[in-house]
Amino acid sequence: MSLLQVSPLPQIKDVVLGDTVGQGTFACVKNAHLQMDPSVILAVKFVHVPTCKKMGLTEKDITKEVVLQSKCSKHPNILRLIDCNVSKDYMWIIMEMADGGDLFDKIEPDVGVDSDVAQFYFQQLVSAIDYMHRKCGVAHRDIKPENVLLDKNGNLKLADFGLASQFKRKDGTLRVSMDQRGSPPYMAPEVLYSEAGFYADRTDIWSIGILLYVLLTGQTPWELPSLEDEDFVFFIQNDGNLNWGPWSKIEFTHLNLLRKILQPDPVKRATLEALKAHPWISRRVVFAGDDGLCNDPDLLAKKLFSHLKVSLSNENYLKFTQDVSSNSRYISTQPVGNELAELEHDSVHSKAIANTQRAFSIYDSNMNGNSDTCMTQEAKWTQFISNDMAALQFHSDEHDFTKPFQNCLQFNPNKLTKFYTFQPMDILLPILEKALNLSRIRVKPDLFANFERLCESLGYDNVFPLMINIKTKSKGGCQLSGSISIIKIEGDLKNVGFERKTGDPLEWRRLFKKISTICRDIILLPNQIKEEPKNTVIMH
Ligand SMILES: Nc1ncnc2c1ncn2[C@@H]1O[C@H](COP(=O)(O)OP(=O)(O)OP(=O)(O)O)[C@@H](O)[C@H]1O
Repeated sequence: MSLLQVSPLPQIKDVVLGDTVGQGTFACVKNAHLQMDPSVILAVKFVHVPTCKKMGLTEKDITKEVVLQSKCSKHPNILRLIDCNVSKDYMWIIMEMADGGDLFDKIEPDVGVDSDVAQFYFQQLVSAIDYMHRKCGVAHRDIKPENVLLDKNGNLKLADFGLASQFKRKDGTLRVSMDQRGSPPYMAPEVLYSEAGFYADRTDIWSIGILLYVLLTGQTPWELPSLEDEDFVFFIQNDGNLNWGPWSKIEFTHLNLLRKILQPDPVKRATLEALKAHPWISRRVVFAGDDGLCNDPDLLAKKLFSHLKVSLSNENYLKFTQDVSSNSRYISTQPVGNELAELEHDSVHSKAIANTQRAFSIYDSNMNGNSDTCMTQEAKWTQFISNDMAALQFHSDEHDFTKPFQNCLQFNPNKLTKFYTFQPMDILLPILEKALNLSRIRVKPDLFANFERLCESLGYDNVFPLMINIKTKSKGGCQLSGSISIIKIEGDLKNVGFERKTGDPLEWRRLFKKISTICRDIILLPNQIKEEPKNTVIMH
């Protein structure tokens, strides 16, 4: 159930709430503006206190997040907290708005990001951690792509201090930590093994090393730094000298740096001082100014988005659609229990999803304005979506994408895991159902018959937005959950968006890419992407 359905949100004096921009386990986040000055855009996080308590958190735990984050708020790469209070069942936190959305949404699985982009974000991360550790004595303890947001110029904003701790006392002495907290792939080995305790600042350094690996390769090196994890054991046995799999794709300089950071012994691990002196960290990237912030957002956006690709090629289509039982190599997700995903109309929940999945306001585009009146409806829609990176990421053959972007791409908070279609529901739903089944997500059959039943009770015009909540398990056995929403934009134009709730965001994007490839015949592609002839038949 959505938090918005649990209890109504409190009013905040002088603040006007807008759309929901994100949802987590404990909180929902809305954009907002000041009543007196609508140009001041903010984000408000509503933490649902009873849910936190049910998960074993005390009120002190909940307020600690706010205290520690506001302590670190003066650094430009740390998400700034402005105000907070408790009202009814919620603690609300007013923060700066991260207009550039989530970093995880922009990392291509199994590929990673452009090397300049990785360098830029790693430099900003080192700068943020250095400030937190040295000036504030705070360790974040949950550094991972899900906790990194971007501003409107693409600068990194470290967020979610829910697991942070004060590792340095006022007198400068260090506290020894004993508790196992963090996200398994990003956890330092001493968090799991040290009986005498560990220093939390050193564990942050390990985590930024894992994040760097994810930026460079598009995957985590292991599920857990444990002696039961084969990938981690190989790494240890070879003293970090690996040249196969994703490791073989990493350049020598980066590998060298990673080996210094991913030292299982925290005493031997690179310190922040050593990292700051490393040439890869001290040398400015082409789109960064002397202050380390982005001074050319267009170039950063181009470089970042150039790695995001969803190939709808015949090869991929065949790979994903052939008999799954005889081809386990391509199965990345597994069913969970006996639950069946179902098509639903849930206005509260789906309104929240709809807003984060929206491409851009239809009125922002030239769809209704200066476009040629002789254009067909389809041509107008194609033009409408050709400014949206979510639509530009699709290509039908490997060479299409080498063309530079003709459009000026901008950072915005909208998710990239979505596609557009203008196919009617009797074509869209059966293909989606087939794609879900091929991804081993059990669906209550049949989606179109369910849609017709919903239409009977609500009427066609009121039935949207629709959503399908899904739960699955990744290859490594980790839970992955989220929803697919179908939003009507105008006429037959619809947005099919994939919103992750829990689990690895890279795995979520893999699932999105697979489902999109299977649905390729119904995806509306922007103008500049030429389609190769398809040899598949739309199923009814
Ligand atoms: N300041 C902000 N500006 C824009 N979007 C934000 C902001 N803060 C959070 N979000 C969005 O809201 C989502 C949920 O926020 P957050 O991760 O803080 O919630 P949570 O309940 O603490 O999450 P978790 O499930 O990781 O504990 C984020 O992934 C992000 O997309």
